[in-house]
Formats: sequence, structure tokens, C-alpha cells
Amino acid sequence: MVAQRPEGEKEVDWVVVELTGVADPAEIAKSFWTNEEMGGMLRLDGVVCVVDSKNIIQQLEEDQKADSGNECARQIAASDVILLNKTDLVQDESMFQEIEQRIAEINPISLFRRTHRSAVDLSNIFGIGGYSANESSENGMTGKAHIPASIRAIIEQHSREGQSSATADHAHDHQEGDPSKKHLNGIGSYVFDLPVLSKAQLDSVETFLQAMHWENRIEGIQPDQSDDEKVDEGSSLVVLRSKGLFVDTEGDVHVLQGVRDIYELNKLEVRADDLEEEHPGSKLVVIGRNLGSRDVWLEGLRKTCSLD
Ligand SMILES: Nc1nc2c(ncn2[C@@H]2O[C@H](COP(=O)(O)OP(=O)(O)OP(=O)(O)O)[C@@H](O)[C@H]2O)c(=O)[nH]1
Repeated sequence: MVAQRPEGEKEVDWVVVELTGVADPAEIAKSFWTNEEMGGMLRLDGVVCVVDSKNIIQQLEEDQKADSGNECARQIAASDVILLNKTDLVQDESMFQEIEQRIAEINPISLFRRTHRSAVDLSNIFGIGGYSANESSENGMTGKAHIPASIRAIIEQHSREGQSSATADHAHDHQEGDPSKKHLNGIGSYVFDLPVLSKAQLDSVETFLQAMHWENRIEGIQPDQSDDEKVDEGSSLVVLRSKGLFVDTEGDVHVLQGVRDIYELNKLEVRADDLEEEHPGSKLVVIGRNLGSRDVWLEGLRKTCSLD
């Protein structure tokens, strides 16, 4: 459609693709992201998921059943923005908080908007930069340091969730309260706070990312070690989505966007000093199926990236 528009006709600003209720957005996003034929004409901006707030908790519970296709959790896992729709059918604020918490267990870096009949300011769903480091339009950017809202969400994640650090000192801080423990057998997520990285450590992070995206394994961990942590025999790790932000000792900021077996690590135009963070550091967010124990990930990260 974009390629075949008649000569002289108005440019296409945005193409919105509505998927069926059972589609897996990660697969579709991947094909848009990697499609070389369309690559010059279209840039994937992000995935928006409309949630029926009244029924979402029940739907997620259905997803936990053994024979479920996990559609609901997979769609949430792949989303950059989540519209909590049908607000009129949820009167109770505590219900919204429960919904937001359950969704954040699956996808801790999605941006929430509460909507009635899906009415939303378009700046919340266009120009979100869910798959890019720099090239966002004015829409969706926050005032701070002009970076896309979805990347800002990565930076601010720690203040929302208070996750533990991957460095030795704080490795066990939040094990008990770690919400992702509930999802050992299903779709869940982990957020790892990492320090400012040397160039050599950044290279090691890349090795770690390649192992997790290309081979669905945790670098630095023997397969039998991670298998011990699996509740369900034969279930294996699948990385659905990753995001990250890595600050190096020279003040450069590198943004990770990954889906299934592809990822990109790009240098942000903004430098660490411009992020206006009190304690600038790095962060890795992994969303996947059968992630296993957080301890195993921490050990893999520490070993591979020499974090101790
Ligand atoms: N109460 C209430 N009803 C809503 C709201 N938004 C949509 N609906 C109703 O929910 C029903 C489903 O809406 P759709 O937009 O067709 O939902 P959908 O899941 O995309 O449906 P399909 O495209 O057919 O799969 C319709 O009857 C809408 O009128 C809302 O905010 N509140």
C-alpha cells in the first residue's frame, strides 16, 4: 500500500495494523522489524495492546492452565503501551492497581493508560519508540533529555518496582518479593540493575544477549544447572522481548531492543549526563517463557560480565 501509492499522492504518516485476538504480536513485530523489502519505507514504532479491564485477571488465570496458548500473556509481553480499557466497568482503584501489578509482572516496561472506549491522546500511542534508540518523532517524547517514552520507561523502571541489583552486594535483596517467581512455568520477566560498564564489560553483555536471544540460553550457566530450576521437565527458556539501557564509562548510553531471536544495541544520541538520573547505571529487562530462577540469571550475568 505504501509502495504502490500513486505518484504525487500525500505521504503515509502511519500504518496501523490490527491483529486478530489470537495473534502473537511478537512474531508480527519481528517480521516488520526485519523486513528488508519494507525497511526503507516503514519503521516499526511499537505494539499497543487494548485490555478489557473487567476480564483481564480472569483471562490471565486461564492463561496459567496447562493447555492454554498463553495468548493474553503473550500479547501483554509483546506490548510497549497497554490501554486499560472499559474503565467504566471497574469502579475500584484497588482493582486497577491489581491489574497493573499483574501486567507489570509479565511486562515491567509497558506504559499504562486507562481508557474509556479506547479514547486516548494519540501522542500516547504514536511515536513511542518501542523499537528504536533515537528516531522518534515529537510525539510520545517526554521533556527530559528528549528520548522516546518507552526508553524513559526502562530508566524509570527501578523506581516503580524497586528491583534488586545484579552486583554482588545486593544480589539477594528482593528474592522473596520477586513477582516473577509466580511465573516460573509461564511468561514472566526480570529486571536487572547493572553498574556503569567498561567497554570490555559491554562486549560481554553483548555475548550474554546473543546467547539469550539466538540460543535461548543463559551465558555462563551450564544447561543442567538452569534445568534444575525448572518446575516442569522439558520446558525450556524462550526470550520473547528484551529491553535495556547500558551506560559505559565514557558516558555513552546504549539501548537494547530485542524480540525473539533478534536484537539491536544502538548508541543513544543522548549521553549519560543528560539523563538527569541521580545514579546513572545500566539496566536489562528480559521478558520470556520459563525464565527459571532469578539467581541463575544473576550468576550468568556476573560471570559473563565480570560484575563482582
Ligand atoms: N462498557 C464499555 N464497553 C466498551 C468499551 N469499549 C468498547 N466497549 C464495547 O465492548 C464490545 C467489544 O468492542 P470491540 O471494540 O469490538 O472489541 P474487540 O475485542 O476489538 O472485538 P473484535 O474486534 O470483534 O475482536 C463492544 O460492544 C463495545 O461497544 C468501554 O470502554 N466500556
